[in-house]
Amino acid sequence: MMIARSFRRGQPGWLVCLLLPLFHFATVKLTFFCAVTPENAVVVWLPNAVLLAALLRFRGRRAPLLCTLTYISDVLANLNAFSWQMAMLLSAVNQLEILTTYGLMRRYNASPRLQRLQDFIKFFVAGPVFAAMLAGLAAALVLQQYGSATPYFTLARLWWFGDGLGLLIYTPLLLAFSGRQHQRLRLTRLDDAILAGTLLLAGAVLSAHGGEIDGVSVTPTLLLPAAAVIAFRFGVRLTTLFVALVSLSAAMMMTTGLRPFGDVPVHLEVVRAQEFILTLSMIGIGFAVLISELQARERELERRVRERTRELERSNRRLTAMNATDGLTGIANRRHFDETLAAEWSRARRNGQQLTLAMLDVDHFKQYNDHYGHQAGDNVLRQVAAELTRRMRRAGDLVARYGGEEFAIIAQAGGEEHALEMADEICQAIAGLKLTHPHSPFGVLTVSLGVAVTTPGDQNSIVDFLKTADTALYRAKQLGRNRVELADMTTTAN
Ligand SMILES: Nc1nc2c(ncn2[C@@H]2O[C@H](COP(=O)(O)OP(=O)(O)OP(=O)(O)O)[C@@H](O)[C@H]2O)c(=O)[nH]1
Repeated sequence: MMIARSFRRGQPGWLVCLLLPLFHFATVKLTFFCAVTPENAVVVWLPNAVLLAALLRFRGRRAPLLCTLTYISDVLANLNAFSWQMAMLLSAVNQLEILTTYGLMRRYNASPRLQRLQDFIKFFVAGPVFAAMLAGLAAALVLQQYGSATPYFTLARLWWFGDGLGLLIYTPLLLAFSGRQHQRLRLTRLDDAILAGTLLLAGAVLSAHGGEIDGVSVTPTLLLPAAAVIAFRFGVRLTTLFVALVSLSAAMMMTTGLRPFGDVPVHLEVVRAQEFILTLSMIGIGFAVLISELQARERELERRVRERTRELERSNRRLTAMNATDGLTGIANRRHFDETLAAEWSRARRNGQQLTLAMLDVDHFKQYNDHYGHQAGDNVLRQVAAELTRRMRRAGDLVARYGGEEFAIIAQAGGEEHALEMADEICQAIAGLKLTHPHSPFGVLTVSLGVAVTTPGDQNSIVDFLKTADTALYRAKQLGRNRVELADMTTTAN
């Protein structure tokens, strides 16, 4: 829990500082146990990756402390193989290698998570290629200084490859397992088959003697295609684990005398093992990183497409709303009214329901405009629209500007009596606004309404419906304005 918390904060807490040298120490022992031949040749040297992964994981925070702790652990762990002085010098060479790798990666802006191919390549060049070679050259000097009889460049190459491969297989593994996993693995039947086949193959390779079973060549090289398939299907985590396990197993086979790379001289066997591990890592990890990068790009692309689609939908909705809205009053426009009336007509016809239509016209509006000006006239139209909207709030009701100073209202079933009542209320409400109109006989601004109620069917049409409501409005005007007239629907039947 505490380790997880300090990992989340990105700062190595005290528990990490305590466990890191212990883990490092254990890795040294593991390496001595399974990756050092009886002739003392190191096939892969894993421990340097522990500090490097910690520096990368915590972005160099508390680096001096982490370096000191692993240095002490390195010296102590090396004591059974070397003298005090040698252990101290060789551990210093290890630190030089790790810090050079870390420094170069920072210098060339390699992301410490190694999730993109270009970061992985930068890491590969900085660590396994350059820093490990530097360490190899320095370590060979120390070893010769203290009496090694092996030629200088043979020592340097062995050290370089051992360290380089250790960094190459173990750093991505530790980083992959200390970070968050992006996607859950869902194993298909094919995946199960691939895993089973790989296990069988690995079992055969591990049990082979001298790279053969009954005269048939079964060398670790057979596992290279498996690494590619695993990288393709299972992602960085599992691939790094696979590569590390296979590498260590191959190294361990050499320490137990199984000679997986054939019956060749020891130094050639180590070289072959190292070349195999190098190829395995580059194919497996390199391929897995490339695929994970491509998948991340695809996810990012899909996210962007989703975002753009949402934006487009939003603008479409806005455009549709703008298309249906009257610019001056903000209520439905004529187009929206026509569409709604057609839809409501069909619905009422299907359901055998009544439909109410009211046409409303502002009285003596020309004189109002002439007296107060066009701007004031616009304001009045807005106020009338707002009052109508406030009153017609039931689902299915629609208030629209029909044109000029004329409005139209569609209301749901309710019968003639109810329609008249509603229209009367509207008429009184507008007069109740008390908008002074010096040229109106009522002294205030008023409206007239023509109301039509019908049950849509074969014998009538929308055009007739509109016409009768309009006729009723005309009659209201004729009869003195500021009033409501009900349409006579019997006149529209033919
Ligand atoms: N301010 C303003 N005036 C408008 C608008 N649309 C139409 N009008 C005016 O509305 C007036 C309509 O005049 P008329 O058709 O003669 O009707 P009226 O004066 O209301 O008389 P009645 O309807 O018979 O009571 C005209 O003066 C138009 O200019 C608008 O969007 N804003």
